[in-house]
Amino acid sequence: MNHKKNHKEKEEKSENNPSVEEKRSLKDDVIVAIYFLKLVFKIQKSYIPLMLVSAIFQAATPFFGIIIPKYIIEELMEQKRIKMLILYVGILIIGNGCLNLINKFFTTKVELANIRLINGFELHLGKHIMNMDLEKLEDPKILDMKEQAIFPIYNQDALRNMIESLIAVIRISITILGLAAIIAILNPLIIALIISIVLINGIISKKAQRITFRFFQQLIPLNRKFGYYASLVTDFSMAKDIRIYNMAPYIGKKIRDYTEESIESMSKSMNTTAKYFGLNSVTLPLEMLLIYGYMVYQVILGSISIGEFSMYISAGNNFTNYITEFIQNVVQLRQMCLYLDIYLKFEKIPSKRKTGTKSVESILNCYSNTIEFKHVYFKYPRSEEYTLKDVNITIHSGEKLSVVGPNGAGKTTFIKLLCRLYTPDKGEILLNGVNINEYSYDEYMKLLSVVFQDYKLFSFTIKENIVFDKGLQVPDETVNKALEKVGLLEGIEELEKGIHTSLYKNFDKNGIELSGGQAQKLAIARAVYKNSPIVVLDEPTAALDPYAEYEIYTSFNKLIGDHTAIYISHRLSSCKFCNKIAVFDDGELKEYGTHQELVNKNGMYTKLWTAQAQYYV
Ligand SMILES: Nc1ncnc2c1ncn2[C@@H]1O[C@H](COP(=O)(O)OP(=O)(O)OP(=O)(O)O)[C@@H](O)[C@H]1O
Repeated sequence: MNHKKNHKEKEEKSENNPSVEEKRSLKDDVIVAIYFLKLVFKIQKSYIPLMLVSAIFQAATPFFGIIIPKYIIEELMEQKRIKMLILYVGILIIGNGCLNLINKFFTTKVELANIRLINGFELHLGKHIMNMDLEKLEDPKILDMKEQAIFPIYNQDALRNMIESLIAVIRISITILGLAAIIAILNPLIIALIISIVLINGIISKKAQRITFRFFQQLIPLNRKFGYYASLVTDFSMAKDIRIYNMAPYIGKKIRDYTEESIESMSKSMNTTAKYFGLNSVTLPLEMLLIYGYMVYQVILGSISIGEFSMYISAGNNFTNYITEFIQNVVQLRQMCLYLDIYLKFEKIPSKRKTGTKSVESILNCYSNTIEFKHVYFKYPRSEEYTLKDVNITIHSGEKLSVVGPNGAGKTTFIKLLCRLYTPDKGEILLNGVNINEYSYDEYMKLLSVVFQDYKLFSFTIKENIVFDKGLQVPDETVNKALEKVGLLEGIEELEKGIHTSLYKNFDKNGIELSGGQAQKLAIARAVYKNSPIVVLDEPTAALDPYAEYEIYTSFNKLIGDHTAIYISHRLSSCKFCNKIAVFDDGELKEYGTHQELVNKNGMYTKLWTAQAQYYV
């Protein structure tokens, strides 16, 4: 029991503050690296092989500049054979030129593959976010975690840097082994000297990087707020409110304040890391002094020739640089694994939405379905109170149900649960006697056509807004029929490109803006086209004029025929078109029956009905 509690606390702690785990074992990093290597391979198969081939050529490059000059100098100092000199110089120039060309070729290929990788990753991330529980996307902690997870990927190129540094570690190891073999001929102690100086530098760099990491983590919530205010400035949908309420100075001030705050903490972090980098600049000259001193001494003693002096000096310098690069890459690799681990934790957030496996095929075809809410309780995450309390209702096949009640009564929440956007805390929702979570999620969605209050239209063409990806296979005629049913065809037919006209002007200067009512009709046409056995319209007529409202209600029942329909509306006139009415108040189903039954009851429905009749007269 206690163990369970501790485990839960630990889980909560790591979910709430994923960045704290800085003490990581090599095994943690190996797990992360393997996961992302597999992911990269899945997204862009050619990326890793390209990087590897490129690394092999890069590993070979330095040896030309180290070994060939030795022969040139020796030829110059001793035998002075012109033919051999030309040969060595030729090998040096042509060899270097060829390697440079090959390296350029692979760098370009890797760049292109990287663009594909990043775009592919964006899609991978998008799919993950689209499949996350809605409640998680409303949780500020998860939103911060998402930001922490994706910030290094886009801003610090973490995915590419991880692979690059991993491959660099392999490439540099090969070069280092070759250089060490050359230097060891002279004196293996030189290798020990270089490695110790570089290790000291590595430790200093690691400290500086830890500080930078902590700093970026602290900056994330600030960046998210800054991003929100900055996006408001360019968000067209906010333009009206910003102008009417003269919000520009307020937003401008917020942006300036957040910028100041970021700059202040950035300069603090930079001052601290500068001290560490200052230390690094002392150790390297000291190493140079010792190596040069030793080599010059060997030349004076006559132990090595000038050609060998040049080769050893060059090998020593390269060895220092490559060992430094090796350590930097190991530090960077582990740093990237740390960043990517946060992404991995974000990706591994468990989903409450059960995917289910049961097929809905039989229901889809025969349109026979009974929905039953059994003692359903639900509270939004981080809410104290239940939004729905002990809701019991059965909606029979083909029934037209009107859901009414005051603002905040829980009507939309009732629909959200039916749509599996949230899961009940207690009780269950059954479809033909089976818990809806047991049905395959994608198939279950085929059963529902829903128009929410805050439905969204996209910057696609009108046709694409109705049929989405099936655009090419669907004849225009079918789309026209759906538009005709909601009374929108006439206006659209007059447009030059008809249903192929773009909505909004984001990508098309000839795109159109729809009025509130037209937009709502288009959203309803989408539901009509989907032709699902269960249709839900949440406040479908709020933006419609009374004539259009009448049209929709009288024609909609005809339109959907024997499909089940649930209408949420504040205009109780809609109830007349329904055979059942559910009255919600304060999260409870207060009354249920036909219009006449509820009027006779003289309860809440009667109050709402008479209140509205009074204002309409
Ligand atoms: N995502 C959410 N997180 C937390 N609370 C929410 C969320 N959505 C709605 N609520 C709360 O749940 C309650 C019921 O909201 P709901 O939208 O279901 O009411 P409604 O009956 O559809 O209202 P209206 O008639 O105004 O559309 C309200 O108190 C609302 O503030």
